[in-house]
Formats: sequence, C-alpha cells, structure tokens
Amino acid sequence: MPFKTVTSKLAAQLDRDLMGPEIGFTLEQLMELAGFSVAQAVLKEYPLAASTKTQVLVLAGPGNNGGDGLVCARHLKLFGFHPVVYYPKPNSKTPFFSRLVNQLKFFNIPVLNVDENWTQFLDSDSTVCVVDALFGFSFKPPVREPFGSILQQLHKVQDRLPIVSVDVPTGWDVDEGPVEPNSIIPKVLVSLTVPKPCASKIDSLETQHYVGGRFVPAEFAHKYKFEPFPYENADQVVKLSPN
Ligand SMILES: NC(=O)C1=CN([C@@H]2O[C@H](COP(=O)(O)OP(=O)(O)OC[C@H]3O[C@@H](n4cnc5c(N)ncnc54)[C@H](O)[C@@H]3O)[C@@H](O)[C@H]2O)[C@@H](O)CC1
Ligand SMILES: [K+]
Repeated sequence: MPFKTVTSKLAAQLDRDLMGPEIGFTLEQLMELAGFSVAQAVLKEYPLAASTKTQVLVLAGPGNNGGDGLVCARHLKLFGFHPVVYYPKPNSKTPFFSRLVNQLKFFNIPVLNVDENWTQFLDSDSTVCVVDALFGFSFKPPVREPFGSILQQLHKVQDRLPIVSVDVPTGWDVDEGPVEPNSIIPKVLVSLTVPKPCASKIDSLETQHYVGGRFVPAEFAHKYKFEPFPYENADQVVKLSPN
C-alpha cells in the first residue's frame, strides 16, 4: 500500500498540535494508545497459539519512544506474553515515567537497570522477539553510549531473533533511513500516527510494516497531508506492507 510520510520536524509539530491547548490530548493518553498498538502488532505477528515461546524483551529508551515501550510491555503481559524490560536510562524529567515503571512492577514484569544482564534474554530460546523502543523521531545520529553497544548486540542477533521497532528503527536517521554501517534491520516496523520518511527505505521482503497510534480524525490527517489509514473494526494497527 503506498503511503505518505511526515518528516521528523513535521512529526514533532503534529505531536505538539495534538497536545496543544486547542486539541488537548495529554502525553499519557497518546502513549497509552501508542504502546497498546505496538503490543497488538506483536500479537498479530507472533500469535501465542503458534508457538510455545512467550518471552518478549522490551528495550526502553530515555524519551517518549521508551515510554511507548513501557506501556507496550504492560499490554503484552495482559495478552499472555512474559515481557522483560531493559531500561538503562530511566526518564527522570517527569514523574509519569516512574509511574509507568511502578505499573510494570504491579504486573510482576521485571525491569532491568543498566547494570543488569539483559543480553541473557537475547540468547534465551524462550524469547519471541525484541521490542526496540529505544529512540523514535527525536533521535539524532550518531548514537551515544550505552545505546551504541545495545545496537551492536541487536545487530549480531537480528538474523535469529526478530526485532519489532517502534515508530523508527533505532539508529536510523528519521528522514534518511539506515545511514550508519551495521544499522539494524527490524522484522517489523510499527509507525505511529503516520510513517516517517525512513519507513520508505524498508525492504518489504525483510520488514513487515504496520501503522498504529490510532488517534487522529480524517480532517487532522488531511491538515498534515496524509490520508487516514484503513483500520478495521477496533484494530489499533493496520498492515501497510507486504499486503
Ligand atoms: N504522536 C505520536 O506519534 C506519538 C509519539 N510518541 C512517541 O514519542 C516518540 C518521540 O519521543 P521523543 O521526542 O521523546 O524522542 P525519542 O524518544 O525519539 O528520543 C529522545 C531521547 O533520545 C535522546 N537521544 C537523541 N539522540 C540521541 C543519540 N544520538 N544518542 C543517545 N541518545 C539520544 C535524547 O537525549 C532524548 O532523551 C515517537 O517516536 C513515538 O514513539 C508517543 O509516545 C505519543 C504519541
Ligand atoms: K525505536
């Protein structure tokens, strides 16, 4: 399905617009829907009935992309998966993020800190996939530590362990795509609200492309020059390619 994209700059403006005084969404609301949609994409790609594996490693970054990952982990648990979250640089700017972490503890979801051994979950036979919620549309290469090492580890395992990237494959330039050598190639990309330009660089033979974050009416989409996506029923994601 052909799709329009919005640049990183326009995506940030779209976000501000949604959360501005006129429309009035809160970040919490949008993040809940974003994380919920990513969990739905994981369930669609890796249905629980098709495998005995249930563990999902969620890598959460310091910004809002990471917040989507924290929410996603909670929904994955509700769906029947066993998520484990690696959160090396917790967001301390707003108390909302520590509340999301408390909710994970309430759900008995392990949250590993920077010093803990997260790579064991890359090697575990029980792991279904890795959710890459490290960076989204505000990422500016080159990547700083500890995230560079994390990406190297992901690159090493990506042929045997699928990566599900949230909004933007981490390490890719949001507008240009995979500009760094050894960029990760996700098996699934879940663009949020509307794909960013880097999504047009994915190879549909390698990467299943979904859009999620179902929170704008048609008029708003038209303002940002894209068509609303053909979500079915109560689905929070729609597959764009291959279809
Ligand atoms: N309207 C939408 O589509 C929504 C988007 N949300 C999510 O919010 C994301 C954007 O969130 P943010 O603006 O917080 O940004 P990101 O989460 O993309 O990243 C910002 C963080 O990354 C760090 N960073 C940037 N470049 C780096 C580098 N080279 N090395 C190491 N650290 C680096 C920054 O210091 C900052 O802490 C979207 O991609 C999406 O996942 C949702 O949470 C809410 C709704
Ligand atoms: K990401």
